Amino acid sequence: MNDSLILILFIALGVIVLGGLAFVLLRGPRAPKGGYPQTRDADDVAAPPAEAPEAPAPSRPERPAPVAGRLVRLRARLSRSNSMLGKGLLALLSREKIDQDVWDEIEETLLMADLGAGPSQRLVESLQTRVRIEGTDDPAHVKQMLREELIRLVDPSMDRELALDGAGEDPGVVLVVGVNGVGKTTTVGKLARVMVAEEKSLILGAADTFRAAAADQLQTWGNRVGVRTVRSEQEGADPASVAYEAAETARREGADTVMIDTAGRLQNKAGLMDQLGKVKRVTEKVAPVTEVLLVIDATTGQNGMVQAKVFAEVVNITGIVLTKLDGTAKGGIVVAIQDELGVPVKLVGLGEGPDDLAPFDPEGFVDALLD
Ligand SMILES: Nc1nc2c(ncn2[C@@H]2O[C@H](COP(=O)(O)OP(=O)(O)OP(=O)(O)O)[C@@H](O)[C@H]2O)c(=O)[nH]1
Repeated sequence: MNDSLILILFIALGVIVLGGLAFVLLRGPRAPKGGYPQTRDADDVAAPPAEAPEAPAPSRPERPAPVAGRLVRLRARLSRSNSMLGKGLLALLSREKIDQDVWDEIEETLLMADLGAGPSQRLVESLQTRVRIEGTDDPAHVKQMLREELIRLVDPSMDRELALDGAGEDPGVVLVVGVNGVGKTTTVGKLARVMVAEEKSLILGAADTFRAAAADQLQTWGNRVGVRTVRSEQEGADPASVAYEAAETARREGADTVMIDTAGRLQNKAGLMDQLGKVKRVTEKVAPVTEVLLVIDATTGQNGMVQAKVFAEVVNITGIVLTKLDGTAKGGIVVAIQDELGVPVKLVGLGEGPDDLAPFDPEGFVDALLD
């Protein structure tokens, strides 16, 4: 090959290399595959990907409604079903002349609202005394007197704080008891939401092992707010061992509270005594029980009272949850139960919605009755 041919080949090669280089430099930077169409600065607004991936939406825990002011929010339900009590009493007390017949009618109205014989009589006596001493027929004043006496009867001095926390390393242990159908599992679910709203960590224990569906129901409540349920896959498993396992899990994981849903389907008192006693004893091997909540259906009236007394003989009840108060005109049951058991109503159920559970507040309750 002669020298001029080699020179031409070198020049051609140089032109190709320089041309390629010029092309790359003039074209500008290329977006990475699958990335943004242009180059991006740190403060650029993120552009959506060209094609949204078809992944299922992540199941995020729900955010329960805040607890503060719940009774106020749910008050309309209470007044709707109980307004006749307040209105009836006010009408009677506003009569021109309040004689013995009127007082008898007042007592009857209170009995009809399930206030109980003792409390009804006490209320009538204190009102009689005040009407005599203050000698007033001004409706606003009469309403004020009735409000004060009802609040006194509901007893604002009772401690209604839920004992949800344990001491030191121990989780708080809450046992929820009551006959089936009163709203126990629903209450555990709603209360779990209250605790989640208050940023507490908790574990649920499905110690109602008679029905697999009961554990499923509890687990569904828990899943909705990201709370774990300890359960047995075996129907009829020992409730005490599930309760133990739940308490142990709560302790191991450093949870604030373990809440145990128990079975209420018991034929006789001896069986109930054995089972609840065992659940409590076995759970206490892990940590002391801090709260025993008895759930009562407000629509069952005297029947609910009988059940309450049986449970109170078996376990040391520390608080009452009165459910379905939205569906009864017998709100007076709050007073009767507290009077009979000497245990405060701590929570009230006012509907089937997940956040329709409110801390019981005597003044708010009485105001709803008198609305
Ligand atoms: N209106 C109303 N319904 C309620 C309330 N609380 C619970 N319920 C309903 O009562 C029914 C029974 O509730 P559950 O929680 O299954 O009762 P349970 O005591 O656990 O019954 P078992 O699981 O059979 O032992 C359900 O339909 C609830 O939605 C309430 O405060 N108001």
